[in-house]
Parts: sequence; C-alpha cells; structure tokens
Amino acid sequence: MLTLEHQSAEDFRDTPYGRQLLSGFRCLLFAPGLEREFRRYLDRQARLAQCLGACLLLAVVGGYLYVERTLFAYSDPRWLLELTVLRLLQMVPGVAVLVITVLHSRVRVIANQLFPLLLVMVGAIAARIDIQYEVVQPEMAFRYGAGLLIVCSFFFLGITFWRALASAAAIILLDLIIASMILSSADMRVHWISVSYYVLLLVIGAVSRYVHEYSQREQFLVRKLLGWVAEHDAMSGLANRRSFDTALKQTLLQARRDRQPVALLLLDLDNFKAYNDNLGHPAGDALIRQFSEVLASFSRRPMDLAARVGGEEFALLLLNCDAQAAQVIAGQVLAALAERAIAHPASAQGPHVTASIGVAAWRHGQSAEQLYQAADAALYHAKQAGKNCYAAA
Ligand SMILES: Nc1nc2c(ncn2[C@@H]2O[C@H](COP(=O)(O)OP(=O)(O)OP(=O)(O)O)[C@@H](O)[C@H]2O)c(=O)[nH]1
Repeated sequence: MLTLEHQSAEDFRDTPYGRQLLSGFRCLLFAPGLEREFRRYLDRQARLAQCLGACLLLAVVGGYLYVERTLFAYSDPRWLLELTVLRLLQMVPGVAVLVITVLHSRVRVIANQLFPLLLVMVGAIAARIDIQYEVVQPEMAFRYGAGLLIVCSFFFLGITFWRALASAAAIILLDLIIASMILSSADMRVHWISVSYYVLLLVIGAVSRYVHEYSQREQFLVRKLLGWVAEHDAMSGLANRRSFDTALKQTLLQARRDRQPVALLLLDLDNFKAYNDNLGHPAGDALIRQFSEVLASFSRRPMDLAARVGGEEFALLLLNCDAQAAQVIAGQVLAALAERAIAHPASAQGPHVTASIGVAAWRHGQSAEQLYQAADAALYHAKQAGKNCYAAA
C-alpha cells in the first residue's frame, strides 16, 4: 500500500524533493545538490550541540590535565610532559570549533568537512593516552575517551552516517596501530578487550544513527516538499501568485540597492475560453502546462522568476533587464510559442495558439503594485491591438 508521502511524492515527481522521495535513499545519500542542502540543514540543527560539545571537551580535558599534573608531577615527569602535549592537542579541535562557529557561513561549510577529522584526532589521542595507562597504570585505563568519541561521532554533532562510520572506524584502526606499536604481545591480548568494546559501540552507534538519519532525511524531504507546495502552482509547476508577490517586492528592493533595472512581463493566452469550449477543460489544462514550459525556459538566471498569476495569466520577472531587452524577450516568447504550433480550432488569430504580452520596465520610486498595474495596462493594449503581440508600458 502506498503511504501518504508516496502519494504526495507521486504528485510532485517534477520537484527534486518528490523525485528523491520516490527513488528512495536507503544508502543515506541524496542527489548531489540536495545532499549539500541536507548537510547544511543538519549543520544548522547541530550548531548548538557542536558548541556545547566543544565547551564540554575543553572542560573535561582541562580537568583531566589539571588532575594528571598533580598525580604525575613527581612520579613520572617524562610521561607528564608527553601527556600535557597530548591533552593540549586534544583541546585544539574544541577551540577550533568555537572559532568556526563565529565565522562566516562560507567558512563553516568548508570547516564542516574537517569536522570528522578533528573528531578522529581527539579519539586517536584518547586511545593513545588509554594505551599508555594500560602500560604504566592499568587501574587507570578507563577506556572512556575513545569510546565516548566513537559514540559522539554518530550523535549530536551533525555528521552524516557514512562520515560518522568512517570516523569511528578510523579511531578504532588508529587505536590498533598505536597499541601494536606500544604494547607487548601479552598486553596486546588484553587490549583486544578494549577493541571489542569499541567495535560494539560502533555497531550500536551505527545502527541507531542509520535509523535516526533515515527519519531525519525523510522529514527534511517532506518539509521541503511542503514549502515547495506553498510556493508553487501545482498544475504548471511555476511559482504561484503568493510567492510571485513576495519575489516582486524583494526583487525591487534588490534593484533599488544595486541600482539595477527590472522588467515585468505579463502574459495571457489568447482566446483561451474558446479553446476550453472546443477541446474541453483537460485540454485547456494541458495547454497551460505547455505554455508554462515555454515560459520557464525564459527564466534563466537565479533571480528570474516565471509565475502563474491567474487562470491563464502568467508573469515573467527579470532582474537586471532593461526595457529594450525585455521587449526582445517578449518577442522571443511569442516566437517560441509559435514554434510549438499548438493547434487552436477556434482562434481569430490563426490556426495556432497565441498569447499577448504586456511589458513594463521598473522606474525608480515605482511600487510593486504600480509596476504590476503598468504591465497589466500594457497587456490590455496588446489585446486591443489585435492579440498575438506585445505592447510596452
Ligand atoms: N482549462 C482551464 N481553464 C481555465 C483555468 N483557469 C481559468 N480557465 C479558463 O480560462 C478562460 C479565460 O477566459 P477569458 O478571460 O475570457 O480569456 P480569453 O478567452 O483567453 O480571452 P482573451 O484573453 O481576450 O483572448 C475561462 O473560460 C476560464 O474558465 C484552468 O486552470 N484550466
């Protein structure tokens, strides 16, 4: 039986979120663009935990260092010196994470790639210290450090499953390498108990993390899909009137700040009622979808927006586009529609579907409503001028 999510995903298979929900993500990996978005989302969610984790690391390691300096000050000064260096090195990632937190988000994205490496570094040092304790003071070899970091790599810190698994496995591997270099073969046999404990923690952590991340990914996709539904017209896949109104205001703010031109094209299919009456409503819907495809192909730059603003009314918002360029684009839209040669059995303009376009270039000081009204008035003139043409405000 299909779940509700699957039915929604089926309806929205044209969106990256719907496609991903349908194709599944058992290996806990999305398509590249979506994967980057998910990692940013995970990082945002884990930011507080990362900071708290860094503070905890500094406090705990600092505490250990303080106690160890009083414990070994006279008994083993050489080991104390090495231990101090190791503890200070363990504290470096904590400081690094706190510094990264206050940095620009671009730096954070790069820094997050290094996050698992920092974790491995702290874990390997913890393993090294525990191994030394096994040699010099077996009663103090608690084996907490590396074990804790294996668990932490799977939880709280916003590291994805595969990276966490690689980090945890690297800590165990480094532990084995260091142990084989330091321990005698008799001690090594005892050390395998620590290794089996680490492996157990890895397995428990990996299984729990897999289940948790799977539902995190599902929630992420469903949430994104809901956002997409709120901003888009379900039939055409173009932006809906609500998100168009928001985008228009934002675009004008940006244009005012950067002193850039803005153009608005309002487009209306000609004789659409007659098309519906002759071929039926479903054919009318199919025409809306075909015209939307044509229009979407003219929304080429990141700030361009193609929207369905009414039944058979559309808008094309173009930032950094002046009046002249906008008229060229209006002509190209009409040509692209003519090229499709979609038969219209009841059009006074000819055998094929046509459209009319109103073009308005934004004037400084003009509000979003005034720009829209100007484009609407131009569209009215295009209709009056015999349709299948564009008119400029
Ligand atoms: N199939 C379909 N028809 C729609 C939809 N939304 C609006 N319409 C129809 O679009 C038609 C618009 O008719 P009019 O406003 O008279 O426009 P027109 O026939 O294109 O006339 P001109 O614009 O002057 O060329 C109406 O018959 C609406 O029922 C829709 O989502 N699907």
